[in-house]
Amino acid sequence: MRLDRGARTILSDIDLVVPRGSITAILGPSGSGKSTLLAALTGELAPAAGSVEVFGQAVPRRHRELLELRKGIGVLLQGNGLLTDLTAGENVALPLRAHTRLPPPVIEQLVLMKLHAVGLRTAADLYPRELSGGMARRVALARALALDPPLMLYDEPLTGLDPIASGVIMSLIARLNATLGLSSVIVSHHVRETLPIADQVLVTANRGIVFAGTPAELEASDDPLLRQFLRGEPDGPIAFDPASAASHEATPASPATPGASRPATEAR
Ligand SMILES: Nc1ncnc2c1ncn2[C@@H]1O[C@H](COP(=O)(O)OP(=O)(O)OP(=O)(O)O)[C@@H](O)[C@H]1O
Repeated sequence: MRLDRGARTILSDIDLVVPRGSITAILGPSGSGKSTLLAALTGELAPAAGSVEVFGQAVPRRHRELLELRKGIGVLLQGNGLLTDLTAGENVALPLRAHTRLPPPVIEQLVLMKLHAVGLRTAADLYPRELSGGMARRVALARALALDPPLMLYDEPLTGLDPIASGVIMSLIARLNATLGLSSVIVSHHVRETLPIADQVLVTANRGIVFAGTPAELEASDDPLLRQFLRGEPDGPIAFDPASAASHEATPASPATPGASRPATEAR
């Protein structure tokens, strides 16, 4: 699969599978195309070549079908995207009000259940300004879970959080994945926090997927590019300015190892 933004190729020759029930971490330096890859999974960006399948079905191009597919995908974006003039509970209720015809008392119960799932049952009546950064992220997570999506996409879920709040979010992501039987994709440059909960890791750099494997395989790799990334060193095979990487040849992707027969998503 190839993903372009305008005339620029962001990722080429990529081939990946997200096994059902697993947590896939997409790591890589800034500007290497991690968010672009997520945009391909939600159908926001059509591949310039190749195809993307979600739940075994090609991502549709028609607006109505795309909206239907997206109900099955929970997305936690970089910003929390909470509406500031609504309470936490009202924010979580938004997708339920927009996409279901459930009666208000049922919606109220569901909202409390979702807030309970992220450990914030008592915060329903608080406004976003009354929440800490970590709490606000958990409310956004509860909202992303509102429609019980089988696939969760997290774009930089730790941005702006302190180490304790980061630990809470990461263990919550892992726990929700296991208890609700979800498949999760986490885009992050927080390597140390993300690796412990990931089943599979993909590393994007130099316009391609330069690693696909388990966290242990990544840690054990002696590839200079991966070592540079893991240690956060400025000099090495990863171009500091991603724009200058455009002149480099893309590194061929290694295929991901599918851990389950029915993948949640596939991009070829
Ligand atoms: N909507 C867009 N239109 C044009 N170019 C874009 C768009 N979104 C991203 N890009 C470009 O695509 C490249 C990859 O960006 P992307 O956001 O996917 O990287 P990333 O790995 O997620 O980076 P970061 O970690 O900084 O979020 C960047 O050079 C960016 O400028």
